[in-house]
Order: sequence, then structure tokens, then C-alpha cells
Amino acid sequence: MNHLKIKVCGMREPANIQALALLPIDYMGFIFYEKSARYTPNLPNISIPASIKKTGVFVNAEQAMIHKKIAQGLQAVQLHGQESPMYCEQVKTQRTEIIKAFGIDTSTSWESLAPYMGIVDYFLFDTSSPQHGGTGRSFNWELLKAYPYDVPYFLSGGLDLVNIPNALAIKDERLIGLDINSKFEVEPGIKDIDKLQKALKIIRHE
Ligand SMILES: O=C(O)c1ccccc1N[C@@H]1O[C@H](COP(=O)(O)O)[C@@H](O)[C@H]1O
Repeated sequence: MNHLKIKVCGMREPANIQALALLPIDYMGFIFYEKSARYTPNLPNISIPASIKKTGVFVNAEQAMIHKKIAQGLQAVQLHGQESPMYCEQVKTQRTEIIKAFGIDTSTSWESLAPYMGIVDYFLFDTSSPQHGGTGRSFNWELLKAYPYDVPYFLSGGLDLVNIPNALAIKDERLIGLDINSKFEVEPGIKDIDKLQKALKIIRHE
């Protein structure tokens, strides 16, 4: 399998961000969705290595708000609501990756993702839920076998030290990364750095 990208989401506390920035991750996520327990109103003013893409997570947000956050230094935008393909196109800038999230369950119609192709950089497949994400629950990954497109995707939803090895066993070149969140927290928004290091060792086969 190619080098799997690792995204750690839901950061907001300066010391915790600084500690995470020392780890070999690819994306660091900041949740700009007020109803989330991990909500942060602003991108923390902390130096993060250029190798880590600062990612804003939004749910059906005003586009002006997203553009404001991009201007503050985001390299990626993760859209977790019912954002349309046109919305994704309008939010995209030359320097910003677009990750469109979908909650997956047995009712998922893969055909509904087709209009996003050529617009978004990645899909992200998460557990379907009314709160749009951060549930700590995984979905039935067997459903991914029916995913018919070439667009690479991140896997998320309740990833933890027990199920990450199972995620690594998914034989699919389109699986480009893992998104780690609530199962690695000491409290919402504060990550357990030691536990994340253990996950990184598993993922990077160290
Ligand atoms: O984490 C949240 O609170 C959240 C709220 C609304 C939308 C997305 C959110 N986080 C994203 O949810 C997934 C799965 O997280 P978990 O591992 O199940 O806790 C992940 O992509 C986060 O970026």
C-alpha cells in the first residue's frame, strides 16, 4: 500500500497542537462547526510545519466564512454537511484541497457522489449520523467494496488502536488516508499524544 496519509482532527488547545505538530502526520483538523464538542472559533495562531496541511472542517457553513478561514491559512477544507458540487466548486481555491465527507450506511447511493468527481480532491467516508461526524463509531467497511469511482478517499469514524489494523487490511489503492479523532482524546478537543504515537507506529509499521 502507498504511504497512507494521516489526519488528526478536532484540535484547539495550543500546547496540544504544538505536541501534535512534532509527530509525522499529514493533516491537522480544526472544527469550525459550532455544534461540535471540538469547536474552535479561530485557527490557532501557532506555527505548524508546512508538511502538515491545516484543514478546516465545516458543516453547511456560509461560503464567506470558509473563504475567511482559508485566507487565515488553511490548506484543506473538509465539508461534512449537504454541500452540493457547485458549493464545493465555489469554495475551492487554487491552493486549497477539498475533502467532501459522506456518512456511509446501507442506504448510501454511490451514484450520488458522481457529480462531485473532477471537483473535489478526495472523498471522506465516515459513519452516518445526525451530528454529521465525531461519533466515535465505525461503519460497516464491507460497504466500501461497492464504491465504484477512482476518487481517492479517507476513512474515518471511530478509528482506534483496535480497529486501525483492520483498516490497514483493506486492500484498496483508493484508500489514501485515515482520519483519527475522538477515540484518541482525553477530553473533546484534547488529544492523547502517547496514544496517537502508538497509532502512528501501527500505521507506519515501525
Ligand atoms: O468531531 C466532530 O465533532 C465533528 C463534528 C461535525 C462534523 C465532523 C466532525 N469530525 C469529523 O468526524 C469524523 C469522525 O470522527 P470520529 O473518529 O468518529 O470521532 C472525522 O472525519 C472528523 O474529522
